Amino acid sequence: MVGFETFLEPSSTERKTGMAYDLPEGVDIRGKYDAEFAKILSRDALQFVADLQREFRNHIKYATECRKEAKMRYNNGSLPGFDPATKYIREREWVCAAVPPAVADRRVEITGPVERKMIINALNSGAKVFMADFEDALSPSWENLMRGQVNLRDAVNRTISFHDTARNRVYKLNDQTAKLFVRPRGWHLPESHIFIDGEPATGCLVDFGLYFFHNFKAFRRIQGEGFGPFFYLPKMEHSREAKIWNNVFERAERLAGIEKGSIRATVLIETLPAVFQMDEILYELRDHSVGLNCGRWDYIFSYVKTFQAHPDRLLPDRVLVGMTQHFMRSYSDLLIRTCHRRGVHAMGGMAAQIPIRDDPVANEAALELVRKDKLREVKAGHDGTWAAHPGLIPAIVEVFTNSMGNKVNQIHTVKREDAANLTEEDLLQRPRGVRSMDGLRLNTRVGIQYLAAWLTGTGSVPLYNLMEDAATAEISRVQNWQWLKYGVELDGDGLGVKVTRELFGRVVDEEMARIEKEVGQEKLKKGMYKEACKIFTRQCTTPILDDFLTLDAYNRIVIHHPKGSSSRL
Ligand SMILES: CC(=O)SCCNC(=O)CCNC(=O)[C@H](O)C(C)(C)COP(=O)(O)OP(=O)(O)OC[C@H]1O[C@@H](n2cnc3c(N)ncnc32)[C@H](O)[C@@H]1OP(=O)(O)O
Ligand SMILES: O=CC(=O)O
Ligand SMILES: [Mg+2]
Repeated sequence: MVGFETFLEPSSTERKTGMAYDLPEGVDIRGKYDAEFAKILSRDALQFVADLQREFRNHIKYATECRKEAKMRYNNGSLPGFDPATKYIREREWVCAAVPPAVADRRVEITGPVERKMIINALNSGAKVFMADFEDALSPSWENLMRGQVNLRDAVNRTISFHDTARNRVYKLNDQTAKLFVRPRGWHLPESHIFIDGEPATGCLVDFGLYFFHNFKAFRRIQGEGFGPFFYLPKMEHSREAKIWNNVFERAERLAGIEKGSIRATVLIETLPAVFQMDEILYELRDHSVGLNCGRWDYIFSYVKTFQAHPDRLLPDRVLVGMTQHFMRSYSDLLIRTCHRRGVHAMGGMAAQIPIRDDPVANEAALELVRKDKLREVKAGHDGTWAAHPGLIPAIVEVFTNSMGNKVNQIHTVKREDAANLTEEDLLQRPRGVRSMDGLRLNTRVGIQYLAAWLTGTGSVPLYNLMEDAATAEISRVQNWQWLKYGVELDGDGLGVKVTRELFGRVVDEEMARIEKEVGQEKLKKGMYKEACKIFTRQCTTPILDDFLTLDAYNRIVIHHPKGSSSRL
């Protein structure tokens, strides 16, 4: 077990040890050796991660089993809903710990992968917060994850810089920078380059553990005004998962010798079951919470996944499932009411539009859509929101500032008591709209191109002037699967065509031809488009829906280092 002293003093075992990682008992690293990575993967840091893994692995396994049981219930016809057993938590009056001053104002948060140049750009962007992402926006290759940890360490210490040799441009931090939040992976993803007691480590414990171990001290001094580090927690389905995170935080705080409640986290409500657990999630994390966020894209994906055996709840075209659909508006309203009642931030989500550089008219139209989305959020009572791109920040700041005036948030001024009347039916209402051949084609084209990028190390990409990441690609995948499974009629084109395997096969061929035309033969050949097409097609046509697109695809990016060269010294 690591103790407080090992956090403060670099131990003798952290010295450079040649071409192999210095491993504690029971830990094996199968990822490539790199001298920079070795500073992150120090013996004491790995011991800290291994201790977390050993303490929490059974809790994680149990939570995973519970997810499977819930899935079975939904597949047998049940609907998700509020849990009568925890009614007392929803009804009683209680509040979370007070918001740390460093993050009272979160009106605009930029997000992006933990890539070196983007981290600097995001921290300098003028946003109040930067959420550095090991999740939806990152392809979790060994290289990306470990470089990401190196980059974050340098960002927290303010030594980060980047030289773009092609443009001869040097990137450095401004004096004023955004506050850093880090989003580890979801509970479902293993880290198959690190084995602990013969099993792959849990991805999020690796992300959290390494980042916390190396940065908690500098972060609290430089960024957090005595608090921190700060986190975003993704893809939870139940408060028992939030309880595990709370216990992880308490353990980390104890070992670091910092006060309980130092670490703070915002939970993304981005699965359908979790919308019925918002009070319970906040309650479990009440000493460590800084609110909830509407992770709208994964939420839509989760709607399809939860209702995979409910043909009466099929989705219309992906582009029609926006925040103004009744079930999405109800979710955002209830999230605001819940957060403000418990004294924490209610964060909005991500508009998918990004700046369109070469077309001013289209650019203005995209910006206007973003402004409209943000105006709806701030008027509804959200305290802040996400921006996908630095170019959107001035417009978003303006919308929030015009509406909030000189308040830093709306926690105590917009209570949304009206949302207390929202029912399970409101939260589950099927989205309205048509289904079209264009929708099927776009899902296919986007899904394949996204996956091709992901397989080659890029987790967020611009496609057809929109931001695409793992969450948006999931919608494309499961929507195709759902339409195929139930042989839906495409009623949006007036053609009345049914979606069959034959039709889908033709669509895949034609969309691959279109992709080739758009990206060029050379790029298609060099890239992973064919592999992506194979994976995507299999996942759309499989009789039993895969839980996550990235679980299957992950196996293709795991590269084990030749045996012996990174083993124990
Ligand atoms: C569903 C969810 O989970 S949402 C959260 C997860 N998703 C994300 O975080 C997506 C974040 N956004 C992005 O990754 C990018 O904006 C993309 C991929 C959508 C578009 O990227 P690009 O096409 O490279 O954008 P573009 O070429 O316009 O970039 C212009 C500049 O802005 C920078 N930039 C763009 N987006 C970001 C960002 N999110 N953070 C920091 N810098 C950024 C680029 O690095 C580039 O910098 P440079 O001029 O110094 O070279
Ligand atoms: O993580 C955010 C989402 O929308 O999904
Ligand atoms: Mg998400």
